[in-house]
Amino acid sequence: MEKLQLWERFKDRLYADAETGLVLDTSRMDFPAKFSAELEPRLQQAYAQMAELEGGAIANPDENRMVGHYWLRAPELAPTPELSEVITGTLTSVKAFAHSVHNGNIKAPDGGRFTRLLVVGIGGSALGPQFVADSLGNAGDRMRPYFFDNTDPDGMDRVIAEIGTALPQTLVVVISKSGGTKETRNGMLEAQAAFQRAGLNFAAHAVAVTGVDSELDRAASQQRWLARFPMWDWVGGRTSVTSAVGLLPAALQGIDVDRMLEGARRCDASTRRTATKENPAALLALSWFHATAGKGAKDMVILPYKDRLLLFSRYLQQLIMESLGKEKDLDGQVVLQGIAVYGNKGSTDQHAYVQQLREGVPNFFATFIEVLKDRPGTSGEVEPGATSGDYLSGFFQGTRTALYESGRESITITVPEVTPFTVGVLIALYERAVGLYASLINVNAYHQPGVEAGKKAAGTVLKLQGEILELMRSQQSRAFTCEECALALARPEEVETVFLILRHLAANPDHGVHMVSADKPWESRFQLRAVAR
Ligand SMILES: O=P(O)(O)OC[C@H]1O[C@H](O)[C@H](O)[C@@H](O)[C@@H]1O
Repeated sequence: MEKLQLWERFKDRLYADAETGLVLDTSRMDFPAKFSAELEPRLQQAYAQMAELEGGAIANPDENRMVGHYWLRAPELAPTPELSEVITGTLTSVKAFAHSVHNGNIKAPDGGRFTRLLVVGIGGSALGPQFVADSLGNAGDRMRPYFFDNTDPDGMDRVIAEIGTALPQTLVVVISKSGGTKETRNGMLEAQAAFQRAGLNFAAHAVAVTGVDSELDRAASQQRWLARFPMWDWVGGRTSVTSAVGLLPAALQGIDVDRMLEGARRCDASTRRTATKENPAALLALSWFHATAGKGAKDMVILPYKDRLLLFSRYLQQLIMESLGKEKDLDGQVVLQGIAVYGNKGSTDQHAYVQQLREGVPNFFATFIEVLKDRPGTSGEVEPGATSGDYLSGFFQGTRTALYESGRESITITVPEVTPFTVGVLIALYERAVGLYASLINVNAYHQPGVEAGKKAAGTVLKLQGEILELMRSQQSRAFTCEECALALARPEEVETVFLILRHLAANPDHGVHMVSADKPWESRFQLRAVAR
């Protein structure tokens, strides 16, 4: 398409909203007018389903749950007064708690102020808080945030070492909606052990965000943690960033959570519109449907030209892939749906994988995120007439054009700057786009049945490990190959798992398993020795 024709299309399609500051350009998506018209009845149906969801319908049928993340920033829309109250009450207590921590009414047991924040969580209980912390954090924040978002011992050691001598001033926020996620449980126990080693009383540093009466909730209550904040079954983990899950860490860090909620609330209002051209989330869903043929045929590459938005693609990976990546649709048909999401940031990625995007396999569409404001205040010139920020903008425009010239489509989202308000807008925009798109492809966006399989399999591995260790303890003098071990356990078919377990056990001093290597790794012998702890 000629440049001036593209300009006409740009003007014709541009979505610009003064209230949210959001601008959405779909001119580099080559769908014909006919495509939008064809999809319109399905979009109207999606709006109707969304209205039902917001009205409190059981929009997550197989878990028999309501889906209420939109109420978190508009409590008056919750279907019952009790729910409205619980939302406002929790927000008030989150802010009051953060305020008391900041002004020293809630202090560290040594009498000092809490200046560090260690968040323990995973998935939806980490990605949102991490994105918010990184996008809005600054050197002068009230508290400096750290994260345990895995069960990797070395990863946790590194964080504890970074906190270093500030551990006595560290507040630990353990977040788990279910309260039973093993990685988070382990992170909590590792944090507890680190506090104990430092002679500190963990409970006096610990706060929980979790479902009422969950395993975590009970532990926190029995051990008299500093505070507990609720999570509800009608908020999904990946849409929980505007609940206490995201708000508590953000408020503690000193981020203006009211503005974040306000951004989300305003964006929600704009994405409730049933005139598709005026609904930015619908325009995104429509673009995704076009780009991926409604079947995930292409990947979504997220390219924010702003360091602060680096973690947005990771956050969106869960939001989009866990919501849309489904084997079956709502009618039980096998559909193998989803859209793969990846990305990092521009212009950095131009020096990495953009080569392939420009010339290689055309299996993606890009989403550029442009931030108009470069930095607070003015910039020096890096050459006559140009600043670093001018370059960033030039690189964004250059890549957008270069991709389009080689037949690669893109969407561009523009926000004026990265603030709590615009972060709220972006979060709400994608939450709604995912919901609408899920309606278009007829999948339940609010469950994640596939995740359980990996968790169950991990449980089986840990159980088998217990059996192996027990066997080795009962035959201390014997050195086993993995095949002998599997046979002795009467589990010959599990030999590969036995091998992988033994190899891991022998690489670590914890269980006293020693390995005598053979040429072929699977012929190595394993034996128990006394553990020196
Ligand atoms: O918040 P939690 O209950 O600990 O759950 C953390 C994560 O666990 C699971 O793997 C789910 O698939 C995610 O959606 C969830 O965010």
